[in-house]
Formats: sequence, structure tokens, C-alpha cells
Amino acid sequence: MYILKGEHSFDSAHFLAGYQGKCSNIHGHRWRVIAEICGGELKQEGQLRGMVVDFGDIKKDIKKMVDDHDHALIIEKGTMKEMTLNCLREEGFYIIEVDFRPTAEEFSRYFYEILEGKGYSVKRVTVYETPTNSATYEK
Ligand SMILES: Nc1nc2c(c(=O)[nH]1)N=C([C@H](O)[C@H](O)COP(=O)(O)OP(=O)(O)OP(=O)(O)O)CN2
Ligand SMILES: [Zn+2]
Repeated sequence: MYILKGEHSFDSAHFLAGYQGKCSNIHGHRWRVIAEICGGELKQEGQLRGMVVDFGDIKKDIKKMVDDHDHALIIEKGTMKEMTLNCLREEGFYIIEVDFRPTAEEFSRYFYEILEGKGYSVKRVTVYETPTNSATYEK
């Protein structure tokens, strides 16, 4: 089994609704997303000979996925008053609503599923919320 790694980072703000402590306030992180792609066999011919997947493709797809979340305020659906949300949108803030509490754990599963949806054989995805705190999702 071969395991390839690619990574990219993005900056975004979030808060943890219902959290007792400072993380219930809006704050930012530089999220580091590391994706591991696996494959049992190497391509035998052509441009991809000796490769599972071209690193260039992994890099491009991780970057696109992660860049879509860059400099956003990521909010769990239903945790902010609709009126507040509308005011922020009217002010031009870039807001992404997600179906989950925006923790490192949930993001690792979320990005795993996005990459899987792009056809990758994903081994695991690790998301660092701070340089020392990370969560990993694998099936
Ligand atoms: N298991 C998890 N625990 C926590 C998560 C998480 O995603 N998964 N997230 C948070 C908060 O988002 C918070 O921002 C993390 O802050 P903290 O642990 O305090 O990290 P810092 O590096 O900012 O800590 P300092 O001690 O202030 O340096 C909380 N828990
Ligand atoms: Zn946080």
C-alpha cells in the first residue's frame, strides 16, 4: 500500500456554540489540512508511470477545497440569529454555514468526504487547529 500526502492551510474564523469558555467567542485559526491518499498499485504506463496519483493533481484539489474556505467566517447552521447573519452578509462578510459544529474533528471528516467525492482513495485527513492541536479522521 502506498500513501501519498498533500497539505494546504487556510485562515478562517469560527466559534463553538454552546461551549463554556473562550472558544464560544468568534476567533480565528490558521487551519492546516493534511490529506493522505492511498493506492495499492502504481500506474504502469505513460505520464503517471510509477505513481499512485500525480502530486500535482492532489495539490491542486486540496488547494481548491481549502481556498474555498479561506478568510471566511464559518458558522454552524442555526447557531446565529438570522437577523445577525443577514446583517453580516449585507456588510459583505464572507460567511459559510456548515451542518456541523466547526471543530477540528468535524473538519477532518468534512474534508475527507469532499476529497472522497472527487474520486480519491482517502486514507485519512488531519486538521490542525493550532500548531499543536489536531484531529484525524479515517474510516
Ligand atoms: N477536541 C476539540 N477541542 C477543542 C476544539 C476542537 O476543535 N476539538 N476547539 C476548540 C476551540 O476552537 C479553540 O480555539 C481551541 O483553543 P485552545 O485549545 O484554547 O487553543 P489555543 O492554542 O488557542 O490555547 P491557548 O492556551 O490560548 O494558547 C477548543 N477545544
Ligand atoms: Zn477555535
